Amino acid sequence: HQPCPPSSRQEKEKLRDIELPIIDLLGERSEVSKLIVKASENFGFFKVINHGVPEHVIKVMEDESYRFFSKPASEKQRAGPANPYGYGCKNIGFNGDYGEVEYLLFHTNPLSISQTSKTISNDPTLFRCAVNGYVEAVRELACEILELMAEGLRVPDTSVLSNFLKDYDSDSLLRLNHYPPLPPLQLLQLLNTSPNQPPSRIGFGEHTDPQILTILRSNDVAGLQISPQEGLWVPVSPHPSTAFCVNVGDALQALTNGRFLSVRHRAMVNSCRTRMSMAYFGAPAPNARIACPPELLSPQIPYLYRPFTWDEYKKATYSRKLGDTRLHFFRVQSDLSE
Ligand SMILES: C=C1C[C@]23C[C@@]1(O)CC[C@H]2[C@@]12CC[C@H](O)[C@@](C)(C(=O)O1)[C@H]2[C@@H]3C(=O)O
Ligand SMILES: O=C(O)CCC(=O)C(=O)O
Ligand SMILES: [Fe+2]
Repeated sequence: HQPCPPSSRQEKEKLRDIELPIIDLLGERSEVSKLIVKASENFGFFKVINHGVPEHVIKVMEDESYRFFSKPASEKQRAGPANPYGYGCKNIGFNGDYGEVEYLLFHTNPLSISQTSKTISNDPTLFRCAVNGYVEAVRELACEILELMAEGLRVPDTSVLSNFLKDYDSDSLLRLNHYPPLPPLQLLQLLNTSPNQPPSRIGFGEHTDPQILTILRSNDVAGLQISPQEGLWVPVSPHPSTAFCVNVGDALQALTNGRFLSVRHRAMVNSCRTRMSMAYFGAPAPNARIACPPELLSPQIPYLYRPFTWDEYKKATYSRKLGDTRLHFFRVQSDLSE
């Protein structure tokens, strides 16, 4: 590794990591559900420990992922381009978004995993099993969290949110991200142009996740930043290493009538070390109707978003740039100047 360049004290102050709530899922159930609701309302992000996802399931997925990204570029290209599934390098989506990242994107349907794995590995069975095992385990975790959320929100049908992910036609995705460090020459150039600032490049540009819930796992290399208010970026520490980072997606913000926040975030490239992350995006089936349960509404709290299908929302997302806000187009009395 190259030594990390020094940064000024002032910069360090500004970049102090945010301590997201760390929620122990083995705690007392009603207490855990309250903490999850509070974190989803205040930050839209939190971490979970004692999550029940077996360490070996995570390790097998991480190892397979690492093995793939270590291959020569020409071999990786054989699994691409991501249209939308498969290998992508630097190009994110189809609308000209670009970042210092390479990735593998999967639909989590077992048949689709099997198809995509064939283009990825000389041993597709191993890769397919790693992805299937990981997806199953994180889906279970996501469903458990969604049930705790529904309990905390006092919605009578506590499976109203998790059922979206349990649907056979659920449109959930898995994304494996790989952010290589800055090449030495670029690092030197950046240090020369702004010596008092830690060199930073965008790996994955700012955005909100369109789905219901994201379950993110990363190695111990920092890079994730969240934006609690416009223009402010706060790094999220990658610790504890056993935790999963969970965030509310746009669909859940709509399902909770704006009570839970889908917060903008981005990933920066570390100047010295490789960041790896694995994001499971729990999504509804294409024809599922996204509408806030009536129990969360009252004459004082009317519908904020008109009901829409996931297919409708996905089309709106994919026709736009990564950083575009899309949920406000679905607001009742939408104020497009917002
Ligand atoms: C530029 C794009 C990539 C993206 C689809 C989009 O048109 C806008 C949203 C992007 C995003 C962000 C979160 C997830 O990583 C993702 C898989 C998703 O569902 O929405 C990506 C999409 C993508 O990479 O295809
Ligand atoms: O790599 C990360 O930490 C974040 C990635 C992310 O936000 C995404 O894939 O949607
Ligand atoms: Fe994201």
